[in-house]
Amino acid sequence: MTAAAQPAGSGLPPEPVIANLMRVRGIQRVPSPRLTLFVQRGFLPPDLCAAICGLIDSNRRPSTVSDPNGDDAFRTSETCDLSPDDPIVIEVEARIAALTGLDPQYGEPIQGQRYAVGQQFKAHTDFFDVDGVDYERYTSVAGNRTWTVMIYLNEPKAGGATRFKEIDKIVPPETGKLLAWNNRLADGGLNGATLHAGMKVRAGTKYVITKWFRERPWGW
Ligand SMILES: O=C(O)CCC(=O)C(=O)O
Ligand SMILES: [Fe+2]
Repeated sequence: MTAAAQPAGSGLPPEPVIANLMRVRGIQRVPSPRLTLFVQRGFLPPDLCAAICGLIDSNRRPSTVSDPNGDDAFRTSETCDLSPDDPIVIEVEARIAALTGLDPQYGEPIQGQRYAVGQQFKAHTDFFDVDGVDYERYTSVAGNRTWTVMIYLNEPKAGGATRFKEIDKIVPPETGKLLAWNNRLADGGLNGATLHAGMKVRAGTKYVITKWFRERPWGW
């Protein structure tokens, strides 16, 4: 990384975030006219990743979905609400802010996700569906999601890739690799081409962290 990131607020509009990401050495932008998606390998060092896996192991609950669709197998992983006061979490937050310029005030607290063999998160978007039953409940304070930042903490022995079906892109898990994508269209609308799935883990265990940014400062 070279110069400091310019302030990018909520990530809406996205140009400052994109400019910040583009200046990072080694970052890849997935070529697609439909989706702004960046991949940065080795964003977090393995020791930090391992420490976060330990935190996730020690405090997890079944993952939930908004607008449940009746499919009990839709999201079968476990989630950890990482403590924002943990020094490890503070370190990760600072690194994400330095990379993207996104204002931590607009971010939801970082979550950990853990997938055992057979567990998955079927194709979904990270933004809340304006027609969904949960829309008001999840968006009335902070608005809808803008950017997603996700980091793989390990490599399961088999499976567990993230599939962006609309742009025909499959990203395999790799320790410390970061994904960042814009959930919005150029006019601020919601981008359906962000549809993605955490594919089934076939062997081993998969750990990731997710950080979602909102239109307005975070609050429930
Ligand atoms: O685990 C993955 O590969 C995707 C996770 C995801 O999409 C999410 O937590 O929203
Ligand atoms: Fe997602």
